[in-house]
This record gives sequence, C-alpha cells and structure tokens, in this order.
Amino acid sequence: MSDNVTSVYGGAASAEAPADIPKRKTRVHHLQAMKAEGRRWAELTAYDYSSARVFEEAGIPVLLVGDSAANVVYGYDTTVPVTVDELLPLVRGVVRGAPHALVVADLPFGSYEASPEQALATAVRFMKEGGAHAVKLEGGERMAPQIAAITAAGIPVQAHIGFTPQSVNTLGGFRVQGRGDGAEQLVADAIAVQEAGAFSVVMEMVPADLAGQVTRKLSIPTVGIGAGNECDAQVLVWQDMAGYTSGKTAKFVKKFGQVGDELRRAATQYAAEVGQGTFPGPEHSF
Ligand SMILES: Nc1nc(=O)c2c([nH]1)NC[C@@H]1CN(c3ccc(C(=O)N[C@@H](CCC(=O)O)C(=O)O)cc3)CN21
Ligand SMILES: CC(C)C(=O)C(=O)O
Ligand SMILES: [Mg+2]
Repeated sequence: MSDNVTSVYGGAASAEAPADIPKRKTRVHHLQAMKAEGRRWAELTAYDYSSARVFEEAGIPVLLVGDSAANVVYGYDTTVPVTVDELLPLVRGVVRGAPHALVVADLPFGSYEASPEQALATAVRFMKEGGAHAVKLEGGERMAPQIAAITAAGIPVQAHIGFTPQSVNTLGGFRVQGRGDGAEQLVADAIAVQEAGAFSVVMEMVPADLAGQVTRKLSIPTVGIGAGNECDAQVLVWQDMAGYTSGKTAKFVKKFGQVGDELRRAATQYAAEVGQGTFPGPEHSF
C-alpha cells in the first residue's frame, strides 16, 4: 500500500472497502450530514497502529482511542486508573495507522472533571502530542462547562452519557441507566451536551426506546453502545467486536469474529513447530 492518503481505497483494497465509504478524510460535518440523510455509521475503538490500519481498510470512519485501554491494553479491572501518559502513545499509533479516520481520544478519569481549564489543557495535549482530531469525555449536564471550553478552543467533543464507566462507583455498578425517573435526567444530559457544543454523543446502556427518543430530539448524531437500534451510529470495543476479549462480555456485544481463537491456534502451532524443529524451514533461512 502506498503512503499516499488518497490511494488507501485504491488498487486491490478497493474491492474490500464498502462502496459508500468516501475516499476522503472523515470530518465532523460528514457525520452531521449522514444523520440528515439517515445513513448509519460505525465507530470502533483502536489502540495501536496495526489494528488501526485494518479498520482504515474496512472503512470505519471514526476510531476511538478509548480509556477502555485500561482493560484491554493494560489489564486493569476498571477504567479508573489509566492515565493521560498511558493513553497518549496509543493515540499516536492509531493516527499514523488510519489516515482517513476521525480519531477521537477519550479523556481519562481525573484529567478533566476539576474545571473547564483542566479539561481544555488535557484536550490540547491529546491534539498536540497525540495528533487526535477530537476528544471524548464522560458526563452530561455537569460536564457542559468542560465541553463548552474545549469546543470554544476549536476542538470537537464527543460526549458520553447514560452508563459512564469512570463513575462506576457512584452509579452502583455496571447497569442500565435512564430507567424510570432516570429518563428525565438522561434527556436533560443529552440536550445539555448538544447545547454546550458536542458534535456527537455516546449513549451507553440506555433502554432502546429512550435512546430512540433522544436520537430524534437531538440534531447531533447519537452513538449507541447497548442503546438499541435507533441511534444514528454504533460503537464497540474492537476486541469485543472481533471475539478477542477474555471472559464474559456485556449483553450489548456481538462477536463478529473469533480472533482470539485464531491467534491462540497460530501461537500454539508456532510453538509446536519450533519444538519439533520444522520451523524455520529452508525457505525462511539464509
Ligand atoms: N472490553 C470492554 N468492552 C466495553 O464495552 C467496555 C470496556 N471494556 N471497558 C470500559 C467500559 C466498561 N463497560 C462495561 C463493562 C461491563 C458491563 C457489564 O458487565 N454489563 C452487564 C450488566 C448489565 C446490567 O446488569 O444491567 C451486561 O450483562 O451487559 C457493561 C459495560 C463498557 N466498556
Ligand atoms: C466503549 C466506548 C464508548 C468507550 O468509552 C471506551 O472504549 O472507552
Ligand atoms: Mg471510555
């Protein structure tokens, strides 16, 4: 593949790229236009150069360097401990691997909540040092000042409402949000982040009907994860999507592959062939 950005979907790769994926860099206004046209799009997490290249070739328009790296890259139990310094190098790899994608950097717990000034300073680091094109943060009404400050500086913000994993300790565990009385707050959060200037909003673990109502009410795209089929877009952690997550996954996950099984098979066969002395063969030797 050539380094030329305009040629990524050219040549042999064009047969595999979905026909309607534009050969252009994804911008915030493209996502807005897709909402107006009723065309759904897929967002996926990415944490390194090699996987980002594959998602670029698959035509995924938006890649999120999620703080879920805490779990799937660093092996922490929750997203609470992961730091800006742990996430920044991952952002750089994804940006290099996916020249057409809009790369969103997730602001980790503790890097934005204290004040709009703190939030802007962290967002600026992800833009300048990471090369990100946008940032994401968790919270609705209560984070509106942060969203407004970042947006005012020319940095697009993806909001995240409903179940916000960084607040797992106040939300009382990993559970659906917006049921019963919570519905009113969820709608208020959605409106608040739109008014603060967010270009899109992730809704995590929200009843499908409520997510549909919010999607119709808002002018910005909604991105669902465990929020039913009426959102403008969907997002998943790539290891969940590809069957590369160990243990039980959430109800909202569909495994579109068995990447973990295939990697285990390959590693097992490699070790066996080394043990048997059949690898490397003459064709791998100098
Ligand atoms: N691999 C991975 N996938 C994710 O989607 C993800 C992460 N990591 N890390 C950060 C957050 C944490 N998320 C989570 C974590 C657990 C559940 C979960 O256990 N859900 C259960 C309980 C639902 C309920 O009781 O209402 C489920 O069955 O869906 C959901 C979302 C979503 N994010
Ligand atoms: C699951 C998505 C929305 C996320 O915030 C993450 O991967 O960190
Ligand atoms: Mg996150």
